[in-house]
Amino acid sequence: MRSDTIKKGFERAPHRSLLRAAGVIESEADFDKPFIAIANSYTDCIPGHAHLNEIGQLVKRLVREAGGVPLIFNTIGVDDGIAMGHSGMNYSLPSRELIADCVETMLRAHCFDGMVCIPNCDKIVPGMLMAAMRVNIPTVFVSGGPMAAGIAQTDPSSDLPEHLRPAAVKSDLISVFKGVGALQTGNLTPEQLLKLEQSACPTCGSCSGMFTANSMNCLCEALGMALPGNGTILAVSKEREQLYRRAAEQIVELVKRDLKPRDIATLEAFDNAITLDVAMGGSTNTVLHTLAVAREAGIDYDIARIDGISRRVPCLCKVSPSSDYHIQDVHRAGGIHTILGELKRLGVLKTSCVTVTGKTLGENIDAWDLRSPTCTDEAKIVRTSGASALVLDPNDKLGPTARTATGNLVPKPLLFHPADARAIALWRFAAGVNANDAAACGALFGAKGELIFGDKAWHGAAEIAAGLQPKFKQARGLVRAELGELRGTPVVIHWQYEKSGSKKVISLVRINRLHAVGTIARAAYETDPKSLALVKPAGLMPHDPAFRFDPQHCIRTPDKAYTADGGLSILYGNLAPEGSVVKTAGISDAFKANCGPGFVFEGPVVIFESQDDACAGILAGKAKAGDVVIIRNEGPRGGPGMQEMLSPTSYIVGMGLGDKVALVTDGRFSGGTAGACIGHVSPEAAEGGPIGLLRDGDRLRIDFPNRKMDILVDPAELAKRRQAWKQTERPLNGWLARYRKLVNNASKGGTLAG
Ligand SMILES: CC(C)(O)[C@@H](O)C(=O)O
Ligand SMILES: [Mg+2]
Repeated sequence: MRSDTIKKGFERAPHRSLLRAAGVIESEADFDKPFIAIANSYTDCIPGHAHLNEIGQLVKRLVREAGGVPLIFNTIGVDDGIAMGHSGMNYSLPSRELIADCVETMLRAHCFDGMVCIPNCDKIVPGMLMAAMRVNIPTVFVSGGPMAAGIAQTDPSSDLPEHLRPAAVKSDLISVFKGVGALQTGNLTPEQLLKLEQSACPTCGSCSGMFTANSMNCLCEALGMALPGNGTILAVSKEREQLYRRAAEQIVELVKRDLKPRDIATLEAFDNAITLDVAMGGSTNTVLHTLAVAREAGIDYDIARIDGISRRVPCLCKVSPSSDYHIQDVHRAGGIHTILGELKRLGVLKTSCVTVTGKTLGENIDAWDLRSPTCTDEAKIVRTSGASALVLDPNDKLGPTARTATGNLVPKPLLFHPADARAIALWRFAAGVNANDAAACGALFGAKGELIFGDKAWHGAAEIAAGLQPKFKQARGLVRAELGELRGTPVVIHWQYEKSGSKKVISLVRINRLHAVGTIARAAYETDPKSLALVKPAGLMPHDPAFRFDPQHCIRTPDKAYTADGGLSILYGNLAPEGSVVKTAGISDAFKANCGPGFVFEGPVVIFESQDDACAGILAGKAKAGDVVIIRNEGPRGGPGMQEMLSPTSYIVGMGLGDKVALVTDGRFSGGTAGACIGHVSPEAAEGGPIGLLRDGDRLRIDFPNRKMDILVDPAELAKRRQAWKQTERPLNGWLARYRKLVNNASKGGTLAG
């Protein structure tokens, strides 16, 4: 064992002495067990990470139960949303390198046998992946999970009280960024913006669209470094506990088998990750991060390879900001392994790649693809909860572990009976009740389970669903289910609401026996007033999947694909000889119509020398319909740190120019940016790239179908300008000054040389 270096032999007595003092050794037998690092990224600064302290402790307990000795350490994490629009964003991409280096440091200094990584947001996932590839000890990724979408408006046609009404319009972080632009143009009042601010990010977790964090966590499934469900099971959903348990069990297993990240993340596995990425219209940042992770895995993954994949793989799924779907909808439609299932049937995946399940990607897909005849019961029931809207009960008097002071939800279900298999099954049952989905409730019982309801006993999924159906109909949305406790045992509590808002407990459900896969063997409804009086609510209900949607519309079959090619493209041409990236999935039909049938945009450039310059200029009306907005000196070296440009892209949308201008930069974008925004132009201005030679009024031609971007200026004129070109210097000190000296351009993943 690698850890024997620090724990075996008489000369390691001092080391053992310190380990005992650290409190991580429970018995002498621990010195024979694998030492498992839990690389956590808990911080209060990011909603995606705020709950990770509890998660880290849970995983620690589960690793111990699985036979390992767990030791936690933490990394830093930058919240891109909070760092957005000011100089803090310069630190975002560089933080990825710090994370990779600090994880490497901890692993090598303490000779761990294996690692569980608990990242969540944008750079923390690739930072940890880079370290895992570099140090190459068995590793499983299990992130903190996505945030639920916010409710922007409830359904006005519903006759239920406001707090029980289904949601009609969703919102997310990007709605708030857009709201800022809309306020400036008078399309939103300050009161409306405040309401949006308060409701768009309702829970902990990584922001609810296919932004960078979720894109990266989904990619981990296709790469084989995370278990099925990692990218889409909501942070506040009880389903995530099962994922943490399985991650803990798997890491001990992988250590036994010595199955290491570089055995998993092969060239073919990176192809699979990119194939998924272009099929689901992931964030443009995934290109940067995947290139960087591959380099650490010792694979020379060329950006041209991404181009090749994106030319032959269709776009099957679009999520916010490219559509109104959110990650929770992808989950309910079957999750990442259902998208992968479609890609497998299309023959574009390398299914023999081995993964952290110990099985191949193809085998994982067979078990977890909801559309496969071999899909397991477990996979089917995991889809039950993790839905869309939250139950907003004005009478809730939840404790501080359930809600933040401003009302947002923290993962109380994870703290209530943590990792208890019965509690998880009951949570799913409650989710089915709140969704009025009798079939989902029935499915939890499999073919043979029994549900006792008064003097009746229903047997098997179909009979149980048929029995519950009329009860749900009768309840008309006024009965809601919540996880609770009766004498230390998990139960489901059914609340009867009145239209006035008052509520009372009418029944509870208790599980008597559970099958190993998580299906219920025997459960019973109880109405005994003595039990009902004693029951203690957990303080949080599963999400109410009030948004009805067609799973086949959310995750499409190839014959109904959004586009025949992928949702991300690499553009070359004389402006970007080493490539640039655009999320074609996020380009609106109106922009395409403005381009004409050839989907070619040609216009004069309006140059901004920095992001700040661009923000001021766009708001001052310097960009007009038909223009190409250029923002330069914002590359990895020039920025330095390659800022995300969410403010200028949101202002363009907010000012009504979203369908009429293109934006080109050597910087990068938020995963929340949609529109004709082309980033990562390489080489960047700071290394003498052609983007630095442009002058106001030059014409630029962007040919999307042929993936080319050309400056329409005489080459002799460009050569003359090159002679006169001078580097723009930004005064710097500290970490960023060191970073600038070492960083490579975006086509090489913005990694550090050396
Ligand atoms: C803040 C965001 C939306 O998470 C952004 O950082 C991204 O890259 O997607
Ligand atoms: Mg980001």
